[in-house]
Amino acid sequence: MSEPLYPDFGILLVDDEPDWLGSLSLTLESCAGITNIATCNDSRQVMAILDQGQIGLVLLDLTMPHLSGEELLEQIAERHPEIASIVISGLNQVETAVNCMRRGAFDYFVKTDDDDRMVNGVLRAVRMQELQRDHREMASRFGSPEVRHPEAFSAIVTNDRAMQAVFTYAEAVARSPQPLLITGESGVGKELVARAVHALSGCRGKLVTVNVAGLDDTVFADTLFGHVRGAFTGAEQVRRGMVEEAADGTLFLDEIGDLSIPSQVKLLRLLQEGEYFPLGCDLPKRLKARIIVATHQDLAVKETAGAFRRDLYYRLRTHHLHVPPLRERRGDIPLLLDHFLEEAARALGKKKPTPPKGLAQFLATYTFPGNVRELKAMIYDAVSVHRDRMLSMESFIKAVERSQKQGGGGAVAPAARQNPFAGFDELPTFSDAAAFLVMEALDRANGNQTLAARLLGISQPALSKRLKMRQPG
Ligand SMILES: Nc1ncnc2c1ncn2[C@@H]1O[C@H](COP(=O)(O)OP(=O)(O)OP(=O)(O)O)[C@@H](O)[C@H]1O
Repeated sequence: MSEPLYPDFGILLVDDEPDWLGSLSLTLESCAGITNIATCNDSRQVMAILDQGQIGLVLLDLTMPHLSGEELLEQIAERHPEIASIVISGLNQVETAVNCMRRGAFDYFVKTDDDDRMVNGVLRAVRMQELQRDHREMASRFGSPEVRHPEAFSAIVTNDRAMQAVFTYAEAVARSPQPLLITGESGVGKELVARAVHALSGCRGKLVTVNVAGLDDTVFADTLFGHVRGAFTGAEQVRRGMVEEAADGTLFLDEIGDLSIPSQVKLLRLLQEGEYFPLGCDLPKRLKARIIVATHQDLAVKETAGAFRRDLYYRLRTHHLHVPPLRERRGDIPLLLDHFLEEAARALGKKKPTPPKGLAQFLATYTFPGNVRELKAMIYDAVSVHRDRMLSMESFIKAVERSQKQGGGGAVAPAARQNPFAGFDELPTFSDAAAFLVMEALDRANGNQTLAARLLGISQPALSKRLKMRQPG
């Protein structure tokens, strides 16, 4: 199978000297991994090539027979404003450079400049073009928020609007070579979203996941970049790094908020320069994987506190997806409950049990600090201990109480703090209001007193006492 071309769009080199075209192609390929190159040594053919629509960036010589670089610049700016142009001239004159920039050139280099400067300029222009393409793709989806490839998200059970917006955004940026940052509390499904983005990316390589939490800088470099034989004592074998494992695919770096500062520098260099050195090797290797990172931490806060590099933070959040916590999409609880009951029963070789009435409602009163992962664990626990056809409520109540005792923030979800009596001219008495409230809670809990007590924020004995007090005789 042939190697995929980089970048996605073509780069056209225009110069009347074929030797220069050849050497520039070689420099771009060897120093920047750029392979999607076309050349043209007749300035009269340039516009016809651009009209074919494959080119995103043009590198133009200034002095050519027939049409000069400056004339072409003007024509390109007028007919193909979406294409970026860089002038590479033999003239080292400020005035000419300023003129070219005025005519819409993205950058200006002199042929005697060192290769690094020119290559970095080309990479900057490539990145800008990629971002503009992403931007156009996202803008084209504003009018139609529906998900075009729902099958890519089939592992993510949800009916929530905020999650649908996550899917639409994920689809829009899935094919971008720029990094993607996924944030959200622990257990919300960030890894599942990363998998969906990989599936939609069209990359034929695999998704390689690395949890970077707790990796010291040397282990981080070794894990990502690998090493050559003899790189350090004990390095008896060559190790392919995860960056190479993920070639033509996706490298998913989880818990990025825990990365040490020296490792952040290494990651930034990888993203900026698109190349890396395996330990003990002097020859750089090219990054050929798309990078997705995830964290449950607030990187903006870490950046302000000096624990996360600002330049890396800005680079990573080029595309940013936030997965909302489960307590902000309680409508998903019944769906997830059904999904995990089925999954757990299958995994444990049991018949799918029937959930007790009011279970979904009970779960909706809980804040789930561990999000979907916590709900899943609760359901698996309950299914593993259950014997009858009907699932018991007990194990769920115990799990919630355990979490509350551990101070896991699992308190009953605060109800919307609206005043239910705001529109009343005449207020009910205390005892009438309390009686109505108890009746309503019992009704919502389908007569389950434990659940009704939770809904009311009182203990079950307190509710039972209240009910007894109201019984006549
Ligand atoms: N919407 C969902 N539908 C089905 N399963 C889900 C959903 N969300 C999460 N899960 C399941 O919950 C568990 C946690 O999900 P995942 O590992 O993707 O979360 P995460 O946000 O990456 O967590 P962490 O921050 O701890 O790495 C997994 O078993 C996953 O399959």
